[in-house]
Amino acid sequence: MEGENMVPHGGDGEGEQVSETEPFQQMQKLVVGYALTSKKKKSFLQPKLEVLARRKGIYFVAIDLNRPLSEQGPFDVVLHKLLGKEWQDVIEDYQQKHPEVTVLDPPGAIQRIHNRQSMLQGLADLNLSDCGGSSIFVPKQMVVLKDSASSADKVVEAGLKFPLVAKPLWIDGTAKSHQLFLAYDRRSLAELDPPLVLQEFVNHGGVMFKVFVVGDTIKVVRRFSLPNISNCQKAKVDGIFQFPRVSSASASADNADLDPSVAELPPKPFVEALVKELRVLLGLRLFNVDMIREHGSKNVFYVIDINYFPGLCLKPFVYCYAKMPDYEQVFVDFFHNMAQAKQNNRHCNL
Ligand SMILES: O=P(O)(O)O[C@@H]1[C@@H](OP(=O)(O)O)[C@H](OP(=O)(O)O)[C@H](O)[C@H](OP(=O)(O)O)[C@H]1OP(=O)(O)O
Ligand SMILES: Nc1ncnc2c1ncn2[C@@H]1O[C@H](COP(=O)(O)OP(=O)(O)O)[C@@H](O)[C@H]1O
Ligand SMILES: [Mg+2]
Ligand SMILES: [Mg+2]
Repeated sequence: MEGENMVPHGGDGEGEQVSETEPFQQMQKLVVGYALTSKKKKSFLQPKLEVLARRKGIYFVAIDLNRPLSEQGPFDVVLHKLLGKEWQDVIEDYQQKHPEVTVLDPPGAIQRIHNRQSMLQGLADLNLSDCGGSSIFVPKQMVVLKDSASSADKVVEAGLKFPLVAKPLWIDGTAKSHQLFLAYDRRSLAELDPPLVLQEFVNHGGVMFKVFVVGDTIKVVRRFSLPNISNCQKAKVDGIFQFPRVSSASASADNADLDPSVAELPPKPFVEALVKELRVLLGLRLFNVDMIREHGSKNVFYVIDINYFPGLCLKPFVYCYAKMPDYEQVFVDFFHNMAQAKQNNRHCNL
């Protein structure tokens, strides 16, 4: 019977080798309906993930967007990353009618981080007092809704210091919503295209940290980022400059030879305390946080970005370079724990 599919029900067994000795008892079935863009499906639903999942009785089933959601399934979990009000309404309505299904994550919570202003609200007030002296901030920022020319006065009034990072206010999955600019002076603000957020640039030694969160699991990786801007540059340079995507995944700085004071990861207890608070504040289970350490300090950190269900794998099909190390196993454990919790609940309710 070697190599035969031992999964009790569902699944086509394609390409998998499930051990004969794997106990049936472990095979509590969990059906994960997914609604993802084709890009996201390719990068997330890697063969390795599906095989590992099936061994634990976890099945991924595509949601048909042309059919009513309630007529599909039944699902234990709905995993989604799609944009637009229409989908938000569908999933909200579904969650109301099917409170027994775990929706990853609630659309209202996702919506909050699609706006770069509400994304960072409440972070500065988090209770992180017992974290060995590390503290968390968000860069000073303001929103510009229209006419960036008149916004120059407001920038001065708000006490924001140049250079400023200009970020599109709304994140809508397009490349444009990730197109950032650096504005060195008041005059250059008129060239920007609102709505946007203007945020103080924080020198951080050219290295940033991506904190990945999947349920209870946290993984932190380093990436290259923008270099420091010297006082001399601040005084001499003017105009606006388009940001290169220096911190994209191909810029992993995990194996680079870096100044240890810049490269040192944020302390583990601090990251754990931060994430614990963020899970509650954001109401999300799948997210990542972009964090930088203020240059010259040991323990002053800034959160600059939060992403819902971020990219986990680079260049699918060519090879999967995991942005979040071992994400396949992390997700399988996450879903497996969910399946067990559901089973325990059922037993308790008998
Ligand atoms: O497309 P990828 O793999 O580069 O992942 C994007 C992430 O890029 P990164 O991991 O930094 O290289 C990207 O992260 P950043 O915003 O660049 O920090 C987002 O998570 C993006 O999702 P969205 O457009 O904000 O909804 C992510 O897009 P999706 O994969 O979710 O479509
Ligand atoms: N306030 C800031 N100070 C210094 N660098 C920043 C700041 N904001 C963003 N960056 C740099 O720009 C990159 C992209 O900005 P981010 O806010 O993460 O937008 P995106 O959602 O497009 O990733 C960051 O990874 C970091 O390298
Ligand atoms: Mg980012
Ligand atoms: Mg982002």
